[in-house]
Amino acid sequence: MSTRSIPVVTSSNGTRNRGRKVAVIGSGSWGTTFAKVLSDAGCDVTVWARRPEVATEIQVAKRNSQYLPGINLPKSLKATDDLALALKGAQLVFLAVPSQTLRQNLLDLEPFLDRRSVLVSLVKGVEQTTTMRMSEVIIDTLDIGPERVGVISGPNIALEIAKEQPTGAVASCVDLQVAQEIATSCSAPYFRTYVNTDVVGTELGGVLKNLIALAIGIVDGVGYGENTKAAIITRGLAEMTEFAVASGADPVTLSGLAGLGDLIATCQSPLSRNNTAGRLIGQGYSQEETREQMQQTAEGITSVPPVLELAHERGIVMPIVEQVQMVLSGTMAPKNLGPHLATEDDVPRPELRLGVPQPGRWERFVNLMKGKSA
Ligand SMILES: NC(=O)C1=CN([C@@H]2O[C@H](COP(=O)(O)OP(=O)(O)OC[C@H]3O[C@@H](n4cnc5c(N)ncnc54)[C@H](O)[C@@H]3O)[C@@H](O)[C@H]2O)C=CC1
Ligand SMILES: O=C(CO)COP(=O)(O)O
Repeated sequence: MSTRSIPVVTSSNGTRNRGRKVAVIGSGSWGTTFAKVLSDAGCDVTVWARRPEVATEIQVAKRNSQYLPGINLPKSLKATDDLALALKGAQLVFLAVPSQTLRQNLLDLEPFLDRRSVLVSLVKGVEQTTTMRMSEVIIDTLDIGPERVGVISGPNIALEIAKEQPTGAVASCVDLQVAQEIATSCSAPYFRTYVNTDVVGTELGGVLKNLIALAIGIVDGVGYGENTKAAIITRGLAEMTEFAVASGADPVTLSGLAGLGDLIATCQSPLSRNNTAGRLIGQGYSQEETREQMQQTAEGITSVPPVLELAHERGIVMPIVEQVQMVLSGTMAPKNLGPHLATEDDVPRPELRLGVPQPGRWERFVNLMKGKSA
């Protein structure tokens, strides 16, 4: 028998984070889970819940039975429905609300914010009315510099993390030192956080993988198998990368945890809400029926139109996302979604042409789609 002992995973952050006051705004599945991660990393955490009964359940029973059934939350975790109380002394403020309400939530919390605090988006969506990413919404609403705004993203299915399954994530800020502070605050024994300064790429990875996960759900609902899904994931990553690079991202970020990593997790997991929403639509449920069944945030559905708007502006063709949009709007039958429609060329084209300008491609794609309507 081996005499080598199994290494015990420890974290020095428990001491490094001692006395670090942080707030989490939003107490759905991700806000509550992330509050647990921060607590387990040694921070002094208060989570803000919109509904008083949720705040009371977390504060008193150390449970959030609606979003994390069966999960015991740390004894030290505090919760309140009072924004002023949640934000008092908070050096880091983590935002975990739906993308379409973030702007109003920021306006509500602004009067209570310490002017030196850093705001960190955990949100994976785009504002529909402005096409802004969440870090842009924060800067725009609070009129603060980008060095006070961070993003955390990666393959982070909430329930798995709440069960303390080993997980990796990326903390991003234009200021590397701030990114490191953010990463330290949430590095728990089961949660490893890397850093980068590519906010655009980190943020867009989380937004765009939701759209590809919708496509995966749709073809899964139709009954297609692994070949179709693998083609969509692979071509989806190419679409994500092309869009992100045209938006100013580093392509390397898209092959990391915030890109490929999150794409794999979201496309594979039955726990993913985007994947689940797609599956219901693929099975023939309407968007309305899908929303009723879900009861949770599936950001991809609201991100499709603004992402396509930006893609058109930037001259990027995203055939899979276009097909998702057509299925959602009822102009394409779910069974027609697939990689066979993701090329519009008469002559077969090379598989990978990242960064090579492709004049006329958008027009060819539109013409192709006109002939393929449901
Ligand atoms: N659940 C997950 O595994 C992960 C989610 N995210 C992202 O986190 C964000 C939040 O999602 P979840 O917590 O999963 O959603 P959720 O559906 O579990 O919870 C949403 C929360 O927002 C609250 N809410 C609804 N309207 C509101 C408003 N007007 N003002 C303030 N709060 C409001 C709800 O009461 C609920 O507490 C999304 O952008 C999602 O993409 C990111 C990583 C993982
Ligand atoms: O972002 C997530 C995992 O990283 C959660 O995905 P869903 O929002 O599809 O559940």
